[in-house]
Amino acid sequence: MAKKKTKTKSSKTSKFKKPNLTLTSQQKLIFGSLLMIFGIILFIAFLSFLFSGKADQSIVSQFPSREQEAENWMNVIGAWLSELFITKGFGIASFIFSGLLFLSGVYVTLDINKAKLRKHWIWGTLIVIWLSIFFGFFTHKFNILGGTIGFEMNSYFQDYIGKIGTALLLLFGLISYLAIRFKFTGQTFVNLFKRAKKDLKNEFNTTTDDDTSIAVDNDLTAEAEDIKSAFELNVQDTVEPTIENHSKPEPKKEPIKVEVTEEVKEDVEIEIEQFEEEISEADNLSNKLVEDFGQFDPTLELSKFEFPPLDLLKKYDSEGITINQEELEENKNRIVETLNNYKIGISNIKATIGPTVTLYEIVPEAGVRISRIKNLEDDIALSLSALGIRIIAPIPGKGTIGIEVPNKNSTIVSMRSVIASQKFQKSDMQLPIAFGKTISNETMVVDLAKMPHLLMAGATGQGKSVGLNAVLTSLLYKKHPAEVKFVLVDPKKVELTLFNKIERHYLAKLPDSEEAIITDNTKVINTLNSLCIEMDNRYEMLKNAMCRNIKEYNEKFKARKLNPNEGHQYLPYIVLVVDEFADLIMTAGKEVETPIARLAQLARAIGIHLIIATQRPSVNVITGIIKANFPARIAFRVTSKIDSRTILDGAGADQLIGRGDMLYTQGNDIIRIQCAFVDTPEVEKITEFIGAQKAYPDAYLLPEYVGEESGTSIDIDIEDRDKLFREAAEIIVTAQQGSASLLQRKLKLGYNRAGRLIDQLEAAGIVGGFEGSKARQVLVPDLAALDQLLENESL
Ligand SMILES: Nc1ncnc2c1ncn2[C@@H]1O[C@H](COP(=O)(O)OP(=O)(O)OP(=O)(O)O)[C@@H](O)[C@H]1O
Repeated sequence: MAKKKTKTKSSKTSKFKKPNLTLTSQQKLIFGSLLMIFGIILFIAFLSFLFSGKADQSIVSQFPSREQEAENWMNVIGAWLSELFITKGFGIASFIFSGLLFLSGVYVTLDINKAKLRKHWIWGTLIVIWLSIFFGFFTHKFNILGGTIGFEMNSYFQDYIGKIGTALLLLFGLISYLAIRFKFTGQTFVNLFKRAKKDLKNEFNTTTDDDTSIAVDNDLTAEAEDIKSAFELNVQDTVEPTIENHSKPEPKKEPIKVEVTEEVKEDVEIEIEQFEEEISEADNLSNKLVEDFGQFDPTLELSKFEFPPLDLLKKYDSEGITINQEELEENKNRIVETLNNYKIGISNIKATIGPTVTLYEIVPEAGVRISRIKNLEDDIALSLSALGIRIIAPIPGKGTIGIEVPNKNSTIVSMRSVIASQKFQKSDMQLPIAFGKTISNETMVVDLAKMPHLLMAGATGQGKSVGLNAVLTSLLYKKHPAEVKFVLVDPKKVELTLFNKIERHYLAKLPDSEEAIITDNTKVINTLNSLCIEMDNRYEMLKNAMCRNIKEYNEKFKARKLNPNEGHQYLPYIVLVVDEFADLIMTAGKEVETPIARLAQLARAIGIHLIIATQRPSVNVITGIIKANFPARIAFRVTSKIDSRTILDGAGADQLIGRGDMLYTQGNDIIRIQCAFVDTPEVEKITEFIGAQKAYPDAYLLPEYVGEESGTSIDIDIEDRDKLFREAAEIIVTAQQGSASLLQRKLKLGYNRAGRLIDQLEAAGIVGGFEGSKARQVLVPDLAALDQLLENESL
């Protein structure tokens, strides 16, 4: 299998790489220590400003220069900064800023939760403002206390609400701060008061001796009563069982206890501790790798790759739909007339003009049977004297009957217009394909990955090759060479040759083949089987990575959670395009059908998608097994209703007008689309543009496949046999099942070795020839016969 080097080196900035704003650990250390040092500088400068501020007055009035020298410990810059922050700014509260800067440095260096830091800055700034306003009261005496800002704000408040008002406002600010920041409540103040009282009482207790205490108990004077109640309060607070002996009888104590618990309930706030999710060791490692090197970028090797520009595609004059009012009116009248001739009344008619056909939607009068209109298809076509009338009765999802009438002057839907459409440009599909435009002039963009395989059929000259080119062009405009690879099979040898130029960018091939585009039928069989091996390998990789599909797998790989040393690699999508499928089936039959069916059944999850085009959509070409696995189908014009049924399971394709007029279905509705037109010179320009850019050293290499002929033709020497040959032979004979996977399981071998063993067993006449996906026939009935055979061999 082609192994692409997985680079972990820090990336050069590339066109396809998203900007990564997270700092690496080294950058964090540098930036964090810068902040800490700046915080320290500010602190020293501020501190020294308290002593040397006056002496430096002359210096700070202008911007510092080199000749001047200040008394500030941080010299002129220190004096200047202190003047800025303290005198002109917030006064001595500015010290808080130096602390905040230092703290920020610590947070950045140690990579502590940034949300907490943000909180510190918000509260710190509010405290600075509060303090500077507070000190503003005294600024006229010591102007470094509140700074200019503090003084100005203070006097602003005083102008409106006076000194007392300002003081009360500050008090309010303080209370709000305590309430919000430290969750203070009225009850907290009460408790504080009580605690103070308790301390007082404790002091009192320690100073009084035991005798006095008894005296208090026995002789309750008014004063002592007070003290006792205070004592009881103390009991409530602490609920100490030892004191209960001295307190009042039970019934009286009960309500007090209840009060206590309620008080506790109100006062104590529940604090929810949040635990960070535990990170496993593997996650930790991958997070660190991502932190240090960023996510894995599959496009890195061709980081300078440029997508083809839109200008390479041609603009057509006949683009843009022009409504011919006369034609519309004429057609409408004819439809109404024809239906009237058959006594079918119409209550409403509406026209939607598309690029090649116009859809007339009819609402018949109540009581008209739909089948009657459907039966009149030919009559309506005759009266409109037009080819390609299609009647949809009823239009799914609408209560109307549709009659599609071809426009006299059809317009070309250029590839340029569909590629440039927002729908295509903004699509985040895995394999977006812009087919063309629907009848309501909407650009049709579908995801090949969701289809998951596509069957294309149509008579010769109706637009199949153009359709295939449109599919490939769409992918070339949207996917980087690292993300998708094409396997192109072109028995006609002329249709897809243009794509040879992008072999080392986008194509995949067998290791021993020279040309990437496959034109030879025997090579097709090898390639298809090789794709089956690639599929099995990919499933194995997905299984090891515990992923369900290629998308999850690639995301995991990008997040560096999969180790390339364990055989993991970024998996590009593989799109297999087979033109002239009928020709292949005619010459290779089952040998082609079997791997195609296998791929079609299983390959969707691991990113191998098939596009099969055929001229002859007869049932021996599009067999039941193929049809069942190709839910997405495109029909260009075909010659008979039967062909249409074979492709779409319904009529309609025989009514199309050709030149890219097509029907598309993905299982339920059939949509009529005008296929986008992309001419050969346009494809040539695109492939030339891509081909001229830096490429991979080779095409994407598919796994090696040893074909049937090569397997039988090898006359393997007895000496060259695998050490496990006898053991393998016994397993095969005992199980009476000639499969490589059985050997893989039983002998715990890799695929290649098991395959070689099977070849040797075949050469020794123990198993029969290759039979596609079926296990080989075992030619030796039992172990005794095997012994005899091997003995005879060694004679
Ligand atoms: N979408 C389209 N818009 C306009 N014209 C088209 C479109 N598709 C095909 N045509 C016209 O039809 C001609 C034949 O198309 P194309 O070569 O794709 O047919 P084909 O089905 O591949 O035929 P064959 O099976 O013989 O290769 C083109 O040369 C072009 O003039």
